[in-house]
Amino acid sequence: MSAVLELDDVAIRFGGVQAVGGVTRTVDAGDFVGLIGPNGAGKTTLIRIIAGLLRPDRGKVMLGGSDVTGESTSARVRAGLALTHQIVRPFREMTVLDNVILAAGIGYTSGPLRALLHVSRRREAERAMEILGSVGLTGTERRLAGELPLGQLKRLELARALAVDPKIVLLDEPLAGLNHAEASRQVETIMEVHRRGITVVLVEHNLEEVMRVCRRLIVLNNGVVIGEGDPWEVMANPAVQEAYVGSGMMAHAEA
Ligand SMILES: Nc1ncnc2c1ncn2[C@@H]1O[C@H](COP(=O)(O)OP(=O)(O)OP(=O)(O)O)[C@@H](O)[C@H]1O
Repeated sequence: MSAVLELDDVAIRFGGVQAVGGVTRTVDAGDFVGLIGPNGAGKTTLIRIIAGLLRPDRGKVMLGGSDVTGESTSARVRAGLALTHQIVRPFREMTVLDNVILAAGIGYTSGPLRALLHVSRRREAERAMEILGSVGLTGTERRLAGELPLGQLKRLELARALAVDPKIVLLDEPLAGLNHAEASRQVETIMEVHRRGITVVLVEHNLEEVMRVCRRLIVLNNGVVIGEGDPWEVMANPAVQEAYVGSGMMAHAEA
């Protein structure tokens, strides 16, 4: 197995808070990893460091074997990384189709305008339609993104992530705000993304779905890894249970 993502002693502090306190982990090609932990554990901070939206105080981030620690977010996207939310938040005043075309262009250049000019409209439109079909959004192409209900908007975020043809996608709470049926549907779409050979790192509080789909869990608490491995074994780990109980989130963990 080749490593898609490697973290070597990654740490960052905000004032008195050690948000991430020295994380060393590898994610292999084809993996489906759940990055979990109670509120404030450091999950989003770590994801933002991986994406280049935050610079760590120390440590190294490697993508596909290359050190990208000093690289911009767009350089990391070109190196095969996609992130829902921070990078691919849909433009609400643009059509669904243009949102995906624009995201594809960002895979080539950093600026949105240059991205739109860069793409060959017809070829990219065809590809965008195919991606929209793969996330169950066929028929919505001409609608404004801002008109979509949340469940579809979240699938559009996923489509935009796929448009950069990533090797690895970081999904930061893709199920937040969705009802049970919408969450199941979104999970099916994420599983389809994984079946296409894309490595998935999922940050999610919905532990029922996390346990159902992830092959491996990494549990953070207070910025450090306190458990890792098979989801059921990890959740049976007393240190993990203690972290969730201490945070008042055991109801989630038992779901
Ligand atoms: N920009 C910031 N400035 C100061 N403190 C921050 C900042 N971002 C995060 N923190 C702190 O760092 C710690 C980790 O936060 P982070 O958002 O990464 O946790 P999380 O695991 O994603 O939590 P949640 O599940 O609630 O989203 C928290 O104590 C948080 O208050």
